[in-house]
Amino acid sequence: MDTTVYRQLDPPGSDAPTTGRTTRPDDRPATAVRARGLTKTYGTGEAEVRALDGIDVDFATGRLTAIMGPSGSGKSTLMHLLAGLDDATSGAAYLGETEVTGLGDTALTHLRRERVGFVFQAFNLLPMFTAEANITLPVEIAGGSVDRAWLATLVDTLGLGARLDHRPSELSGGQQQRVAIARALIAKPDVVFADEPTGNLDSRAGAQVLGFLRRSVKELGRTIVMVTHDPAAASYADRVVLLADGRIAGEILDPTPATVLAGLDALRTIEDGDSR
Ligand SMILES: Nc1ncnc2c1ncn2[C@@H]1O[C@H](COP(=O)(O)OP(=O)(O)OP(=O)(O)O)[C@@H](O)[C@H]1O
Repeated sequence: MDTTVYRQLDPPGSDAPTTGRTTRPDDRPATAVRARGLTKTYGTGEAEVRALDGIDVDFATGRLTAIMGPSGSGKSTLMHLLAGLDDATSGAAYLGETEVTGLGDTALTHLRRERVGFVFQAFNLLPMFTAEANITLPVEIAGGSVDRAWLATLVDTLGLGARLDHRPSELSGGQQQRVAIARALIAKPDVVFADEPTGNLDSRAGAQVLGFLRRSVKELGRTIVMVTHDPAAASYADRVVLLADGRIAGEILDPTPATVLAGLDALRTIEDGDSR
């Protein structure tokens, strides 16, 4: 049974497919990340909380996808399970063809280091290092060599050129978050998970950061999955996945702030109906 409560599909004339581009300039799989029957419960018996309840979802390569839903709907839990930061109770999460939920600790550490990038609400930069060192350090710690041409592309795309020698305390919040995005992208991970990336920024700096995230996808072909509460932020995405009560409740393609608000309103109506 299709339990989707809200679906706003392609506007007329849109060529946006739900999964991946029809032609990609490389051999990456069309679906970067997927979940099948992904379930997470906390506690047992009376105290059991079903944070995720049989999630089936695909995230396309080369796309910016936003995950939205009411507080407690399972957004962070979903992201943590997809990134291998937490164990599933049942079901599976895949990064490309790798089943993340089937990996041991060592393999998970490698996967997170080599194939996944993270951007958090708090920028998590190292205060004693310059912006450039913050970007390149993860590659150097992992024993790799920095691709200088890719670094230059990222610095250019993220508008960081004049700031590379500055320490985090000498950068604005928006600039710090752009450094954090460059750090997340430097190893060309299969996917970047961004958890409320504009949560600590004012609306102008937030809009800039979202614009750069979008450019990273459109111009550099990267894949980003972003959790956000903000309909304006979600409207930068190619697609919004709606969660409610640990389930996929719908999706919005080519979202605008208005269509995102309408989708969230539809979820609220369903929730109000449930609690009556
Ligand atoms: N460690 C935990 N122990 C017990 N319950 C938890 C734990 N982590 C999350 N939960 C519960 O799981 C459900 C989903 O939580 P989650 O943090 O994924 O929601 P969310 O949509 O990200 O919420 P928010 O928007 O408020 O950050 C909630 O009911 C939450 O209380």
